[in-house]
Amino acid sequence: FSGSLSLEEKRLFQYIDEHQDEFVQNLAEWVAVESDSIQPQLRGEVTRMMKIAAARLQDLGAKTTLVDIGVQQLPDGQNISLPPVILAKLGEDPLKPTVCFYGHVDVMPAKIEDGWKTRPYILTEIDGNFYGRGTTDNKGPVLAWINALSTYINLNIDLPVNIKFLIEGMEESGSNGLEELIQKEKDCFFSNVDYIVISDNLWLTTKKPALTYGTRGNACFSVEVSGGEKDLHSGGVGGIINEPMSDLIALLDSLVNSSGCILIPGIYDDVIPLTEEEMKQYEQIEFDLQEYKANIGVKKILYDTKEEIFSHLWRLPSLSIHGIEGAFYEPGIKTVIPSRVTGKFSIRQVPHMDLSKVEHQVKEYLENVFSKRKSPNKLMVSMQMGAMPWVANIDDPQYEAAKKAIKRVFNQDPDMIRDGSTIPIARMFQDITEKSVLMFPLGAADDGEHSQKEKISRSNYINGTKVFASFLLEISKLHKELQKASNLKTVT
Ligand SMILES: Cn1cncc1C[C@H](NC(=O)CCN)C(=O)O
Ligand SMILES: [Zn+2]
Ligand SMILES: [Zn+2]
Repeated sequence: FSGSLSLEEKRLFQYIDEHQDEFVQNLAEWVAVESDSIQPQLRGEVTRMMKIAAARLQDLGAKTTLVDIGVQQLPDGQNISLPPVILAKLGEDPLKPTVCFYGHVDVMPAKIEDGWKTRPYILTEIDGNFYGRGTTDNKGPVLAWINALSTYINLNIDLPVNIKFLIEGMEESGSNGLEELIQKEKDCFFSNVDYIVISDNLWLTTKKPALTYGTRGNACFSVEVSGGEKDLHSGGVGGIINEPMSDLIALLDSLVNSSGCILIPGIYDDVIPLTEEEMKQYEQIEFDLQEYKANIGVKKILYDTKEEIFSHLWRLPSLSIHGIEGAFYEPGIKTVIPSRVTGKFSIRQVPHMDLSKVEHQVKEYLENVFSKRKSPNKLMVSMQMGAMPWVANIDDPQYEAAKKAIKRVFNQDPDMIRDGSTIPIARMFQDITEKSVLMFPLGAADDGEHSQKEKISRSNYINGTKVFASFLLEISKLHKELQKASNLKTVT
């Protein structure tokens, strides 16, 4: 499709093809850092990752600062430092639009015994896929953006826009401290930003590019049941007491039924109905149910039509149970009655659910279910984290620019999709900075973010670098047209 490529684009794309192994090497270096923000003992590695990313931006000539955002109090009361947030800028030409790219370089935990086929922190190429924790979520896309910039710089092609970066190290832990930073920087770092781009989700298929115009939020809960002050012998005492684990299992089982319907009274009250235009969006999306099931590795999906599937993935709440702390989970049987167990679950949020209302509904319901058991054990329900959903205006001009860039590289139009996962900062950006936010996924549906087989394909990583390079040209052209139009308006 090189017919319509400009000379600049041809040079950019050729450079990217020729230097792809350098870009792969960059990814391998970043994946090798175990920047897991969930486990406190690895916090030093996350901070080290921030410094590596900052150094890479400095090499590009960006003015980079590592902003200290304070400490995080852990559930056990201990305080550990939060990894600093990178604010960087490259170019301050008032005649150019300013694009701010957001990404995160922290990752979810990964242990070889979770069932990884390759070492999670050693980038391994198999059949055109790069396996490793963080390859697609979110180190690959962050590097694709940086590599696209380094291509302009190494080719001495003038950057068509001013660039800013906000890169954090706590996205997988709920973006602690980020909202305050954005509030603080609203009228300085963000004041001249025209567009915000986030690339932290996936396509809906493995072949067709997509642009994302919505994400769900998430409300994370812990439900603790505690009995006496010590674990008990299940032979010596079993049979005559209310066991905390039995109480907890009953509580967790009361949350959602086998059809995925959430049983908490009132939880669906504020969900807005499917609109005509939303339904039209869904109809335009190519969707192969068999392929989708294979991509996510499941045999059965609760719904048959794409409208129902998209609705339940994107614009309806879902409740997932994640784990139980305090219960013996190693292999083998430990015949003990755990004295304190904590269940963890989360409820994805959609417009117009209200987080404090959901928190109240959950607490009231679980206390009600628990009281029916007449158990002397102690119940404690708490919401650990709450993030809001985000929905963009798909007529926003930067979606047009992104569609053009995708057309140049992939020779096809993207699917316009929403995402069921949460990017806490998207809604924060929208509410606090009131700038337009574009979600520009690079990874394919089978990339397995958070799973034991996380990967990004070579083609998605390299084509992603090209599409970002092309996007900078497109957004610059579009911005000029918009300015001309608005000048015309003010003149006439
Ligand atoms: C930390 N956290 C708790 N609830 C939600 C999150 C964020 C996490 N976000 C991503 O993975 C974005 C990548 N698509 C998620 O959606 O689980
Ligand atoms: Zn993630
Ligand atoms: Zn992510």
